[in-house]
Amino acid sequence: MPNAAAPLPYLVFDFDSTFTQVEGLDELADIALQGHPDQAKVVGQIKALTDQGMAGEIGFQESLAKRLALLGANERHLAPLIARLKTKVSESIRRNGNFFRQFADRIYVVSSGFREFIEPVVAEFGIPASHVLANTFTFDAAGNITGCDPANVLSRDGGKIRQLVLLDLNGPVYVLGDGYTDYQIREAGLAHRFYAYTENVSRPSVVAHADEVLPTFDEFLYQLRLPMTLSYPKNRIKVLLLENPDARAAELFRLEGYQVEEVKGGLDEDELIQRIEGVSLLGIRSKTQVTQRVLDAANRLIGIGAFCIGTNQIDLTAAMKKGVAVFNAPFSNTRSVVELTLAELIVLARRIPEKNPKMHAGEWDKSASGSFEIRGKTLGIVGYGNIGSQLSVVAEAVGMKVMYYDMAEKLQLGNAVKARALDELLEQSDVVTLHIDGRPENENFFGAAEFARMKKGALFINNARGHVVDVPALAAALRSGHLGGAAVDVFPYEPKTNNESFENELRGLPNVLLTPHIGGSTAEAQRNIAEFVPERLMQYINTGNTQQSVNFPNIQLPTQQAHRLIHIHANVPGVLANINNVLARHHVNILGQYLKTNEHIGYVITDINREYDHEVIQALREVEHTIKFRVLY
Ligand SMILES: NC(=O)c1ccc[n+]([C@@H]2O[C@H](COP(=O)([O-])OP(=O)(O)OC[C@H]3O[C@@H](n4cnc5c(N)ncnc54)[C@H](O)[C@@H]3O)[C@@H](O)[C@H]2O)c1
Ligand SMILES: O=C(O)[C@H](O)COP(=O)(O)O
Repeated sequence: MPNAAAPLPYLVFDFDSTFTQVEGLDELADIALQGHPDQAKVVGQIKALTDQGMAGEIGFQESLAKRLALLGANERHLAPLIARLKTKVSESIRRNGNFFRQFADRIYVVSSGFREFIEPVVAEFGIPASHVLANTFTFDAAGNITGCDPANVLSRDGGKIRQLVLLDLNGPVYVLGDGYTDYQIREAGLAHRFYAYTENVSRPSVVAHADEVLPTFDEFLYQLRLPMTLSYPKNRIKVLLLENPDARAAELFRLEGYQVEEVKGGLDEDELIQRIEGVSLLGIRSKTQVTQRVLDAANRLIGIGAFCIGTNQIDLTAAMKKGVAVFNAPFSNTRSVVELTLAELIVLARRIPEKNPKMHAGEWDKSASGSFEIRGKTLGIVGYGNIGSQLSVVAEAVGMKVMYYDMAEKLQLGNAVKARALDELLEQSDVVTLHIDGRPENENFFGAAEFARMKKGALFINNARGHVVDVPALAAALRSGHLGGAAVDVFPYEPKTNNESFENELRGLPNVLLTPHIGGSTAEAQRNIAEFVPERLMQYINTGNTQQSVNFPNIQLPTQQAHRLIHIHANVPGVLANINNVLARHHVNILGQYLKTNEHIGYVITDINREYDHEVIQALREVEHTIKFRVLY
C-alpha cells in the first residue's frame, strides 16, 4: 500500500480502449454518420485506420489525419458521444472508481484522442482537467470538425513521448495502455514499466513488448497490493471444463473475466490429478470421477460444477471436508430424459430395435408378433424423483396406468399408484423403468432376483446409472426370453471419448435399444445446463450464496454495503465464537452473520462494517478448525 515513504508511482493511462472499452473517434464516426448510406463502410474504414495506428503499422499522424478526414462530424455530435463513452468505461476501472478518486493526483491520462470528450468522462473519476493531456479539435464557423490543433505535440508522431518529456514527472512512471504509442514511452526511457492493458483489446505487437499484461485493472492493483474493490482479480480464477459442456458455459465464465481451459473428452483420475493444480473451478459431466486423490491434488479448488443431474461421480463428502462446494443442474435435462423414456417404451413395445436393422439390410419382416400398444398397460417407475414423477404425468397422458416405488415418501401425481414394495411393482408392471440416483448404495440395485419378479415378456428401461443394474443378469433375462426387450442408455463402464469403442454384453441381443448416454443430450438441456451451473458457481464466488449446493449447507445472505467474509470450518463447538472474538478484538462490527452446519462442516457468511486489514484476515485464517477462509469484497 502506498505511503509517504513509498508513494504510488505516477500512472499514465491511455484513454481509448483502455480507460474506455472503445475508441472515441470510432464512436464519434458512428454517431456523426447515423442515417448516412455509407455509415457502416466509413465506420469500418475509420476502425481499420485506428487499428493500423495502434498496432504501429502506420504512423500515428497519418492514421489521425485520415480518420479526421473521413469523420464528417460536427460539435453537436460531441454531447451524445460523451454520454455514450460514460457508459463504456472499462468494467474493472469502473468498479475500482474509488481508487482513481483516492489517488487522482498521481494519475494522468495521456491520449492521442481528444480533450473535448476525454475530460468529462474522466472527471467522474476525480481526474482533473490539468491531468488530461490530449488533442483538441479545430472547427469551422458552422461547428464542423475540420481537424486537430497542429501545435499540440500529441497530434504528431512520437507525441506521447514529447508529452511525457514536457510533463517532467519526478518519480517512477508506469504506463498502462493498449497501443504501440503507449509502449513507446517506455522504450524512450520515460517510464519505468509498461503494462499492456488487454481488457478490451489485445494487440500481439503491443503485448510482446510489455513488462506485464493486465487483463483487468484489478490485476494491476493486486500486483501492487493497492486498495481494490474485489479481494482477488477474476482473471486469476482458472476454470477447467471437461466433457464438452455447451459452449455457452465457457462463454459465461470468460465474460466474467475468468481464464477458461477446455478438454473435449473426460480425463481419468491420474490425468485429472496432473491438470487440477491451480484450478479454482472444475466443470465436469457424468463421466469424470472426482475422487479423494483428485481433491488432494487440488490446491486452489473452490467449487465443482456438475454440468448434469447426477453427482455420484464426485466424492461429495471429501469435497465438503476440503471446503469445495459442489453444484449441479437438477432440473435442466429432466424433460429430455422423460421424452427419451416415453419414446423408448413405445419403440420397444413395437419391437423396432429388431425391425429397423432388417429394413436397412433389405429384409421386409411385416408381423404383429410380440408387438403391443402402450395404452392401458402398467408402467412401473422406480425412483419417483424429478424425472420419475414427470414421466408419470406424461405416461398417464398417453393412456398408461402408473405404479411407482420410491424409498422416500413422494407426492402421488395424477392417478399414479404407490407400490408398498418394489416386488409389488415388478409383479404388476408391463414396463419397468429405473430413475433412481447413482449413490454408491444403489450399486447392483436391480439384479437377477428383480428380473425374475418381472412379468414374462415385460420390458425394462435403464436411463439412470449403469452401475445400478447387474448387466450380466439383464443379459441373461433377455437371452432366456423372460424379458421382452430393454432400452439402456447408461453403462457401468462408458467409453471416455467418441473414439473409444463400446464393449458390452448387451450388444447384439434381440429387441434391445442401446444409446450412448444421451438421455440429457438435447440442445435445450445442454443450453439450460450451461447457463444454470456457471450462474451457481459465480454466485458462490461473488456472494458466498450456496443455495442448491449438493454438499454444502445452503445459505443465502442478501448483499449489503459491507465487506463480506466466508468461513468454512470443521463442525465442532466454539468456532463461531472464536471467529467473533477475533472480530471483536480488532474492533470490527458485524453487520450481518449467518451460520449453517451439517454433519461435517460449518459455513458462515459474515458482513462487517469496515475496511479489513491484513492482521484481521490472518487472525481469522488461524482460527482453529478453519478449512477455508475467503474475503469476497
Ligand atoms: N441418462 C441420462 O442421460 C440421465 C440424465 C439425467 C439424469 N440421469 C440419472 O437419473 C437419475 C435420477 O434423476 P432425478 O433428477 O429424477 O433425481 P432425483 O434425485 O430427483 O430422484 C431420484 C429418486 O430416486 C429415489 N431413490 C434413490 N435410491 C432409491 C432406491 N434404492 N430405491 C427407491 N428409490 C430410490 C430417491 O428417493 C429420489 O426420489 C439421476 O441421479 C441421474 O443419475 C440420467
Ligand atoms: O446425470 C445426468 O444429468 C446425465 O447422466 C447426463 O450426463 P452427461 O451430461 O454426462 O450426458
